[in-house]
Amino acid sequence: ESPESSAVSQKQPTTADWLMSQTRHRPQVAIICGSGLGMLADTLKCQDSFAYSDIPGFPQSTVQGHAGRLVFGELKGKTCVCMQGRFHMYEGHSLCKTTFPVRVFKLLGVETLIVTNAAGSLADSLQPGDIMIIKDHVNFPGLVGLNPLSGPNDDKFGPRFPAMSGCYDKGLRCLALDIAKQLGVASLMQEGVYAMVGGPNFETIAEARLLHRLGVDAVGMSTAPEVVVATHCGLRVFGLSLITNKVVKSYEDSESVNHEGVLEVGRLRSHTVQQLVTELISRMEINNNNTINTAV
Ligand SMILES: O=P(O)(O)O[C@@H]1C[C@H](O)[C@@H](CO)O1
Ligand SMILES: Nc1nc2[nH]cnc2c(=O)[nH]1
Repeated sequence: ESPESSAVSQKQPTTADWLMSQTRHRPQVAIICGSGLGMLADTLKCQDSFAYSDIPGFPQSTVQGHAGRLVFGELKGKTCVCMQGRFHMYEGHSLCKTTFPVRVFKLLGVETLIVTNAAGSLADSLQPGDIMIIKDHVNFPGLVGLNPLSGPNDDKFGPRFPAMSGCYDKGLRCLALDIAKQLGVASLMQEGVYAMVGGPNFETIAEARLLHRLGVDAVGMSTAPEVVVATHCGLRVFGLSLITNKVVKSYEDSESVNHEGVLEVGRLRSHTVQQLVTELISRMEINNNNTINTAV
C-alpha cells in the first residue's frame, strides 16, 4: 500500500485547492453520511454541491444509498461540508482512498468531523431505530495491518504513532446525550462500542457470537479508518451509528438482514438524526485555529 498511499496523499492539496477555488465556503465541520443518511446534507443553507466525479482526485461511490456528492453550506451559523456517500473497503478502494476526503477536510480548515453509519446491533439493549453514540471502536482490519496510515508517515498531518484512546470526543458525546434529552429522544440513545469488519457480506451466526463476546455493541463496514486518519491529523471526532437491524445470533432465528432494510430504517429515522446533528453543530464550540502548513 506504500507507493499508492504516497501517490494518493500528493493529490489531496490539489483537491483542496480546487474546492477552495469553486466555493466561498470555508468549512469548520465535516459530516460523513452513512448508508441511507444522505439527507443530512439537505439541512445546509446556501449550498454549493459537487459530484464526486467532477472533483479532481476524488474517489467514486458505488453503493446504493450513497449519492456521491460533496455539499458545502451553512448550518446554524457554522460552515459545513457534507459527504453524501462514503467509500468502503469492500468496494475495492484501498484504505488510503476510503479516507482521502478526511485529509482534504483538514486542508480546508475543518476542525470537527461527524461520522455517521448504519450498523447492526449485537447488544440486547439496542433495537432497530435506536441511535448509538460511538464511545470507542474496534478496527478489525486495522488490527491485522489494514490501516490507512500504513506506508511512509506524512509528518505534516500527524505523528508516526498516534494515540487512539479518547478518539471520540467526550465533550461532544455528553452534549449529544443532553440534546437527546431535550428533544425527547433519550430513550432511543445510548453509548456503545462500534466494530468495523471488512464486509461486504453480513455476519455469520458464529461471527456475530464472537463479536458479542468481545464486547462489541454494533457492527458495520466503515467509519474506523476515517476516524483513525482524522485523529492522526488532530480533528475532533463525533460518531453515531443508526441501528438498522439486529445481528442474528441464534440458529433458531429465521430472520436475515438485507441492504434495502438498512436503507429503510435510515429513511424512518432521518428526521431524528437530522435534528440531533443540527443541534449538536449549533451548540458545539469552534476554535478556528485548525490550519496546517501544506507547503512542502
Ligand atoms: O456506510 P455505512 O457504514 O453506513 O454502510 C453500512 C455498511 C454497508 O455499507 C451497508 C450495509 O447495508 O450499510
Ligand atoms: N457488518 C454489518 N454491517 C451492517 N450495516 C448495517 N447493518 C449491518 C450488519 O448487521 N452488519
